[in-house]
Amino acid sequence: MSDIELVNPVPVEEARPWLAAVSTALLGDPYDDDFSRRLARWTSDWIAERTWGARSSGRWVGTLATEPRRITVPGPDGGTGELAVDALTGVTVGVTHRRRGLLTRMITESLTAAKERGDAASILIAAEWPIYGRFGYAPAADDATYTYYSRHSGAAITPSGTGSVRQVDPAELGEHAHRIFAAARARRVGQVDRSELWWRRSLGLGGFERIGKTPNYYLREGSAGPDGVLAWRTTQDFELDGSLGAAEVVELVAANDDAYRDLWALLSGLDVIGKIRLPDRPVDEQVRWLLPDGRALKRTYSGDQTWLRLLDVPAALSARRYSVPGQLVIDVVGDSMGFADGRVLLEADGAAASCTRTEASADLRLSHRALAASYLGGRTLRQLAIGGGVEELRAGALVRADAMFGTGLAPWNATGF
Ligand SMILES: CC(=O)SCCNC(=O)CCNC(=O)[C@H](O)C(C)(C)COP(=O)(O)OP(=O)(O)OC[C@H]1O[C@@H](n2cnc3c(N)ncnc32)[C@H](O)[C@@H]1OP(=O)(O)O
Repeated sequence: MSDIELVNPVPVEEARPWLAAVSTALLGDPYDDDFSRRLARWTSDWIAERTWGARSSGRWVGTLATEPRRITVPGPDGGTGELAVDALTGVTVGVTHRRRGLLTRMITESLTAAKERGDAASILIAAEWPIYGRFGYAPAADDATYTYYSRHSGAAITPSGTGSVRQVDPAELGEHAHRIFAAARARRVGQVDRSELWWRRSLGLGGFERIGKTPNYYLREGSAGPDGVLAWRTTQDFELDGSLGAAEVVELVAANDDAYRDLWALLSGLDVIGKIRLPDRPVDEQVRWLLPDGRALKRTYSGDQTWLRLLDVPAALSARRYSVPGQLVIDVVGDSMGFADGRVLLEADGAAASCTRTEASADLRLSHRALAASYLGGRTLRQLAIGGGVEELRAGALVRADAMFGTGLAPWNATGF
């Protein structure tokens, strides 16, 4: 192991072999056609200072990168606000070098850099549950996969009558998708941002090539202009013996309720298709309340998706708003890196919130991971208490905290990173 060199920054000239290491460890193929497309995506916004690697005998055996992203947090009047976060991605250690502390070394450096930069939190999507808890991350937003049985007798959805949906080419969608997503994103807590570059890469525009089978793209237009995006592709053909085909939804983005209804109405009218799979969706998919028979939609999976690590508790807690006014003194404990620990006073009314260091006696003692798990409002402290790290020091504090932190809709992130 003595020949191992930890490298940061990693210059963009090293992107190809660095990404080949990522690809191998995450079950990709660094020699297939898609690899060069992925490489073009990575290099288009490569930040050398935020890229780490471990090299052994000239070969990359460890990789880690972070991106500057924004996530929506609870805002005033049931809306959302924004928090700038450090977003971790591309984490791998080659099978020949695992369990010798290489991830620990890289992530310790990257979290320290994020803290020094002033980021209030770091986020990631965990490949496996047991990896990131020890580094202070906790699952903060879940997602779900559904199957919509569109030919089920109670599956039909009538359009809103306030707009229209038409099929478009990727280039036309590219003119509107960024703005529509930005409006849709503001309707949910937990949504990570997508830049215009993100859309160009996804749609294969501006010199980028699409990865995978090209979906059918649709644009919804209401009285105020384009406000919905739908992308779906077939996953199974139909047969003349009566067997229906199957499809998968790649994007269903709605900036308002009518747009949401109309995109689902289009799905409900697809001929020769019997089942439509919808991965990466919210756990509380609202279409159930539009269906004559809510069981035409089956949730086939739900689980943790976006994990969050607090780096600056006063900054993170004062960046969001709270469902009911209240005051809480929280003793935050258990951070082995010392970034999140400390006693804070949280004061919130409907419009504003402040969180400052205090010496006052605490109402609650929370592990920093319990606070991270409940930060987006997706789960109650009472839910988490069974696993430890939640201690009520003043009667009623737990109920008050859950009422303050909770959100009307479950947090959900639709964007991989
Ligand atoms: C945000 C993302 O990019 S998610 C993608 C994560 N990457 C992958 O899943 C790709 C395949 N796996 C890997 O590349 C590696 O196994 C990694 C990156 C997950 C771990 O790298 P390593 O260098 O082996 O981790 P490291 O040696 O620092 O492990 C630290 C501790 O975490 C534990 N650990 C690490 N990975 C795992 C895991 N997948 N499951 C359970 N425990 C794990 C280790 O056992 C060790 O525990 P210990 O301190 O009690 O001994």
